[in-house]
Amino acid sequence: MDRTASGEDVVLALHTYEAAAKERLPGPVWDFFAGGSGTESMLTAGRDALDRIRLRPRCLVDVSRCDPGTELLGARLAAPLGIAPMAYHRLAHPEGEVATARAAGDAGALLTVSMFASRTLEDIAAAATGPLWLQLYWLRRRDLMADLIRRAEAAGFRALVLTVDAPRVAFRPRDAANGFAVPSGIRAVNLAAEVMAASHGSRAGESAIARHSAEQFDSSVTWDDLAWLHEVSSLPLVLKGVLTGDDARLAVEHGVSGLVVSNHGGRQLDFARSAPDCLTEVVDAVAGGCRVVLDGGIRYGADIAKALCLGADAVMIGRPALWGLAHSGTEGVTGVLRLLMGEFEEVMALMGAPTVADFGRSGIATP
Ligand SMILES: Cc1cc2nc3c(=O)[nH]c(=O)nc-3n(C[C@H](O)[C@H](O)[C@H](O)COP(=O)(O)O)c2cc1C
Ligand SMILES: CC(C)CC(=O)C(=O)O
Repeated sequence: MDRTASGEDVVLALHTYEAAAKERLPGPVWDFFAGGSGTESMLTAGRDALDRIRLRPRCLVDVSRCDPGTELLGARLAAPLGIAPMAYHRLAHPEGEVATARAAGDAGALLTVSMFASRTLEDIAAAATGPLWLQLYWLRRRDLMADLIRRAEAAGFRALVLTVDAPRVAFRPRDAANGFAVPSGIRAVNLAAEVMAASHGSRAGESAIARHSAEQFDSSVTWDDLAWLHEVSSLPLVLKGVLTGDDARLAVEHGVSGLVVSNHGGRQLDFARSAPDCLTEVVDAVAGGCRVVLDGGIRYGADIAKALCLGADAVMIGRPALWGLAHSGTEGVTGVLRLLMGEFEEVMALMGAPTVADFGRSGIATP
């Protein structure tokens, strides 16, 4: 939090965190965070879809007390807000995911930890006071996935999030142009070094991230393989990156507890339908059979309200958490989360919706 000359706190707008992160981070790291796949058409698609949605407030409702609190897969949250899985938080701040976990706990938000976290699951869990989920890519080395899942269970993680929109990492022009590789001092410490080796070592014109995924991700997995995950762990399973009603129905049939409707922050399929545009179809298809979360372009408290009106149970932010981290570690991430929660609480009052259950389809208009 910045302070004025008189010592008062100044609430920083999200773009202030973004500008500070851009200034502080090395160019190729900024590009890795900010960039998208292909033509980068999906970087703005989700944001544009959210901007098109307009709110329809009700009036003369008692909003003297608004409660943004909610429950998600057994966890109490201060608001329907979480942090999406993102690899290598130490690229943004030396404390990495430990700083993020502290902030999520302080703010009462969910944190989804990437399989490629740069701090150990145990250190992250020790710093966390709120719920943690573990994100997985499906590796060829299933033994390593099983080992990671066992460690997550022992550390108290509450759900597994399998990312299903990335059988391989898509072509990302900025990373290719920069020959982006993860710097050798920053590692996906929860996985064996030999399995992560391809992520390091820059080569002109090639992204090491893409090279690594082509080498290590198992792109042959299908719905039938989810049985293996259910065998290995009894934690609730969430699929991240589902964009159609057909896949949403299949997910429920396969015992999935939650879905993240997501375009992977514009980093995977170019020219896809935007996640907010897919939300209603997915919510209708699951018909209450599992929980639904939206991510991609969430930048204002009003976006949380719009997602709830479309039927989501919660939203997750990606890049804004990294901006907060780059700005000032734990304090910055807490600032980002509290900014969004404060805006959301105000939207609740102005919408005449004092609880999260008061948001429904009649609360929005889409052209
Ligand atoms: C730098 C970066 C790293 C990411 N790493 C992962 C990851 O490891 N696993 C994953 O499922 N998604 C990953 N994502 C995608 C996010 O989970 C999320 O879907 C996206 O960032 C949300 O959009 P937003 O950044 O516009 O809020 C990453 C995104 C960024 C920007
Ligand atoms: C290490 C990468 C696979 C993470 C990432 O950049 C992403 O998922 O977008």
